[in-house]
Amino acid sequence: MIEVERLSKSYGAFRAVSDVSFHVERGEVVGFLGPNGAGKSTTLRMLAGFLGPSSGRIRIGGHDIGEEPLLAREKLGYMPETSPLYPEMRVREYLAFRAELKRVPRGARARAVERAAEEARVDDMADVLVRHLSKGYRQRVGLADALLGDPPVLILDEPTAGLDPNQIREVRELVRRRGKDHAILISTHILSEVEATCSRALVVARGKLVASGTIEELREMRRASGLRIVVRGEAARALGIVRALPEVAEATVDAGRTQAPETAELLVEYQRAEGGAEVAERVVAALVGAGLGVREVVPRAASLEQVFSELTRGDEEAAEVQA
Ligand SMILES: Nc1ncnc2c1ncn2[C@@H]1O[C@H](COP(=O)(O)OP(=O)(O)OP(=O)(O)O)[C@@H](O)[C@H]1O
Repeated sequence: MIEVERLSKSYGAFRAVSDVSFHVERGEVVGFLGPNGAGKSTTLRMLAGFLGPSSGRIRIGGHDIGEEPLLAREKLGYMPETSPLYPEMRVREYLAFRAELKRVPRGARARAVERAAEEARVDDMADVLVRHLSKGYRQRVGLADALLGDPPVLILDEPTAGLDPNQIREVRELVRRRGKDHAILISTHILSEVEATCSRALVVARGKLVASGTIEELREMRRASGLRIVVRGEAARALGIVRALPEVAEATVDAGRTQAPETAELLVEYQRAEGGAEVAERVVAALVGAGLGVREVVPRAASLEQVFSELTRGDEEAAEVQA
């Protein structure tokens, strides 16, 4: 339902999102997880059609957001980090206005508003002016807005930020319920948020997708380590030599990177996280021993480790807030 291919966005010379690709299918709740400034909001705004990509493709429910923006946007409900609400409108009025903008048929509008307000638990405030709402209620009016007309794709930017523990629980329940027959992408910088609602996560850091998988897979990945190595010589031969080492679990060629002619970049994963430095030495020795040149050797797990330590800090903050 959500298809993203090689998506990039630059603000001037700064690359906020770099070559990001992923899919989200119906029946999945996927966490878009990364520390502050990783490029999450920028990506979600592009998915929602509010920001043009510098390059890459986005399809929502089969429609390209650049070529068929109306059809694509009809398929999705988007909750931005801060919803642009009209302070002088009552909640019901505001949602009815939004339903009209979203082309929910006139006859179905009142029912759609009622349903979304109930699901987002703002129905008890339906006749209150938006400017009188607490932060948590405003946040959930934004959520009700995203649910209007029951689009099959939901894109939610930090949907539980600013909510109290009860509200967080309710929103998580809603996401789990809707996730059964919708495609949902949720951005968050808190690991426990993903654990609570998501079937898998995409981990972003400094604009790049650095890992993806279930939480268990990501934890496993964090423990494993490896290296990135630039080799001068035939890639297939280098791969064969590296894969033959018993300490190596997997080796692949990173074709996405442009290298000087006759060189290849290999991504090597170790069997075990311990003793990484010794394994690196053995990898280099095996390649050099076979007459291949080694241009560059960089340990790999560090970046994911760093991302997780930042995400775990987010967990501690959340625990403090909820305590
Ligand atoms: N309009 C803009 N002009 C220039 N730089 C921007 C703009 N919007 C965002 N950025 C930069 O792009 C990077 C990614 O920002 P983004 O808001 O997408 O991150 P994020 O992962 O959503 O972070 P947060 O969790 O803090 O919202 C940041 O370094 C930010 O400063």
